[in-house]
Formats: sequence, structure tokens, C-alpha cells
Amino acid sequence: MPKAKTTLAYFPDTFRGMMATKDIEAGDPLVSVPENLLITASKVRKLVESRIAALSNGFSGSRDRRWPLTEHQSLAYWLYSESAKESESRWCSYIRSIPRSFDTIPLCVLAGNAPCNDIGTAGSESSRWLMAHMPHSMKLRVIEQHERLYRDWTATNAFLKEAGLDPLDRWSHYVWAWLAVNTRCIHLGQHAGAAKAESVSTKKHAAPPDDLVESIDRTDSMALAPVLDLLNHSAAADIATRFDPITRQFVIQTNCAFSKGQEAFIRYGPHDNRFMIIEYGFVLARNPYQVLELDHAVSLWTEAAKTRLRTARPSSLMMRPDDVDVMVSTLKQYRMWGDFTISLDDLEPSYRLHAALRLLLLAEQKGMTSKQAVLQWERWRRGEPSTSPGDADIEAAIQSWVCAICQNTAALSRQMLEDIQDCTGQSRSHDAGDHINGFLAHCLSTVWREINDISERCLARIMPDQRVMSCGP
Ligand SMILES: C[S@@+](CC[C@H](N)C(=O)[O-])C[C@H]1O[C@@H](n2cnc3c(N)ncnc32)[C@H](O)[C@@H]1O
Repeated sequence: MPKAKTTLAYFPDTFRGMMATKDIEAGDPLVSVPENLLITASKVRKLVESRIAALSNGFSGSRDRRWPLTEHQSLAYWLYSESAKESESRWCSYIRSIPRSFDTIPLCVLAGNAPCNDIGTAGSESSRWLMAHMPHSMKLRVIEQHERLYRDWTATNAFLKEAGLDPLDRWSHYVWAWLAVNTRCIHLGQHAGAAKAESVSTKKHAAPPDDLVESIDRTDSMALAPVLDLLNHSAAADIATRFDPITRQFVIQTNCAFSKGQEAFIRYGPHDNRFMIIEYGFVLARNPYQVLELDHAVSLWTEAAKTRLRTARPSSLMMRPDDVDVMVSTLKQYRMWGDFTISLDDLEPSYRLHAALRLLLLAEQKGMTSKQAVLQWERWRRGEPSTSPGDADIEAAIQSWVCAICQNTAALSRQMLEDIQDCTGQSRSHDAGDHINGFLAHCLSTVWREINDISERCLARIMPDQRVMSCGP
């Protein structure tokens, strides 16, 4: 077996991670984990089924029953129950290597101390502060994540009750186990299970295990992996994973080199910093994936447009409030609704945003009904030459809309940065700031700085010669 070329170390920016103890070349294995140390859902299933069988003197019908837990649920349950008997567990040193707290992850703050299916009612001071200081898209993601967490808790408890096993009773501990799986599990791909399919089937009728069985199976796509889960993320890392059928190890191979003494990284995925905070509780100082997310701004604009048309529609305007809904439905029908962005790379509205604004602004701009606007928009989408004059007007209206939105987001991000600074800085005038992890506040500031930066740069692109005072729709 090749000798490990990495060891555990502490770094100023990334905290605990893995350091290269020798020069590592591109193509070298970085870390490998023997199959028997991978914790997978199929192993958990066999372990739990054996417990159920033991409880009912071996006459359980459980082997014929479909396993009702997802992989995430299975692994979280395993970690929850195994960590309860920490010092007696064969996995004690692994469990001790997992961080005690995940309080830089928003869900950890928002989950509260007791199970609750509505994040809005889990209203501690710090969770309210956090919700008020996250960008809208992050709020939606964390709400969705909380729903999954609560569903997993409920589904696992329903299963345990039916199986006659002890229920989950410590919410905070379950949140810890769930987040540990979320931040640390690896994706096996197809290779591992496929390589093992034969030996799994030969074990089918073996005696029930009293600990995790050695082999993984083809249904496993994720695993907890001791040691391997100590590798931190860098957007510049490049890796390949494989299951070595000879050594029966899961291997991570690096496609870039690391010098002796350097931190060795893997890449968790092409994620922006909003995603990184929600899923992993950290940000990259220079994340190459940066976009302004404008779904919420477009939705707010359509609602405002309907109100405007309802309350003060000029008699010359053919468009009615319902026409806004027709145009939104058209965009949905063409699968062109949502994912509206401006990226740092070109500071231009994405094609989806441009197309949506072209339709939404057309009717009002040109005094059309939604039907006329949709027909003209469909011609534009097909690339047909415009039959109506004034195409430049609509492009100017789009620029103007983008300009106004960038002014709003620049102002909002400045306000958020000030608030966060107030709450976490020396003056500590705000109650909630005392309870928010300082690192989480730093991560939120990074995200708001990125939003401010794209907005300001976009404004400078649209109006290079002047500080923009106001632009409009
Ligand atoms: C799979 S673990 C990696 C090992 C982890 N640092 C530890 O000490 O256990 C993933 C967690 O590591 C941290 N992490 C990973 N990459 C990081 C980075 N580039 N900067 C800061 N923290 C990072 C985050 O807390 C993340 O949730």
C-alpha cells in the first residue's frame, strides 16, 4: 500500500485540513480509504435490520420490508445513535474527529432547540437577525434545507417507532448529525457499488452483523469517509475518484500538484459563496463563481407593475394587470422564468434575464396588450427581423431597469455591510450580534461585498462617465 503523503495540520485561513508531507505530483493518489471504513446507507440498513431481527427473536418480517430511509437519513441516524455511545463505539475516534458544533452554518442557528416544521416560528433573537441579514436567495435555500431536516427527523422517527427501536429524542443532537453528514459525506459515483455487486450478493444470506458489514453495495452513492473528510475545498483543486478493486480502497487522485508543506485541497463543486455558507459554513475570499441573483427583483417588479396598473393606469395604456400574469405564464411555458442573473465576468444580463425583461417591458413600453407583446417577443426569439419600429427603445428600457435594480442592490448591500459591522464590531450596539458566530458574520459580509461589487461595476459599465444619480423604470 502506498504511504500517505498527507497529514492533519492547522492553517491560518482554512483552519483544520490536510498538509502535504512530501511533494505530490499531478496524477498521484491524495488519500485513500479502505472499503471497510466507508460508512454507507446499505451498511447501516444491514446493521439496523439485524437489530430489529434480534429484538423479535429473528422472526422479523423486516428483511422483506422496503428500507424506508434515504441515504442521508440513514447516515444521520447512524451517526446520531453511534455518537450516543461514543466511548463504547468502535467508531469512537472517528466520531471524536468530527467538529462538535456547526454554528457557522445558518441552519444550525435557525433550527433552534426543539423540532419545529416552520422556521418562521423558531424565533430566537439570533435567528431573526440572521434571516434579516441574508440575501433573499439564501433565505429561500435555508428554508428549504430546514424543511428537509424536519422531514428527515419525522421520517426517521416514524420508521423507528414502527420497527420498535428507540426514537430520536434530542433535536439538537440530530441537527448536529444531519449537518455532519451534509458537510462531510463523499459521493461514491457508480464505480464503488458496481465493483462490489458480486460479493454483496454472496453475503445475502450470511448471519446478521453486529457492527457495520465490510462491503458497500451498488445502491450506495454516498458515504461518510474517515480521514478523507478532513480535506478542505479550493476552487482551483482538480480531482478524480475511483474504487480500486485490487486494494479495495476508495481513492482520491489529484490532478494538480502540491508542494511539501502546502495544504492539499479537493474541490467540492463549482459553487458560489452563498451556496458555500448554506451547505458548508464558510466562504472563499476569492470565489470565481459570482453572480447577482435577480429572481426576487423581477418578481417584485411584476407585483409592483400590477399594483401600478390597478391604481393609476393611463387611459391610453392598453395593458391591464392581468396582462402581467399572461406574460409571466408565457415565460414559464417557455421554461424561461427564473435563474435571472448578471455575472461578474461580463456584467451583462444573462440571456434569460434579457429575454424576460424584453417581454415584460415591451407591453408597457409600446402601449401593447400582452397578446401583441407575446407575438412580437416570439418573433424576436426566433431571430426574425423586427417589424415594428423602435427596437432601440426596448433595449434602452432594459438598460434602465438593470440600472435601477443595480442601484437598489448596491444601496441594500451597503446597508447590510454597515449593519453587520455594527453588530459584530467594537460598538456592539445590537443584541443579536452577540449571539451570532463572528465567522458567520464575516461570511455574510463577504457575500454582501460581492453583491455590492457586481452592482457597482454594472452601474459603471452602463454609465461609465458619471456617478449614476437615478435611472429608471
Ligand atoms: C469535509 S470537512 C473538511 C475538514 C474540516 N476542515 C475539519 O476540520 O473537519 C468540510 C468543512 O471544512 C471547512 N472548510 C472546507 N474548506 C474550507 C476552506 N477553504 N476554508 C475554510 N473552511 C473550509 C468547512 O467548515 C466545511 O464545512
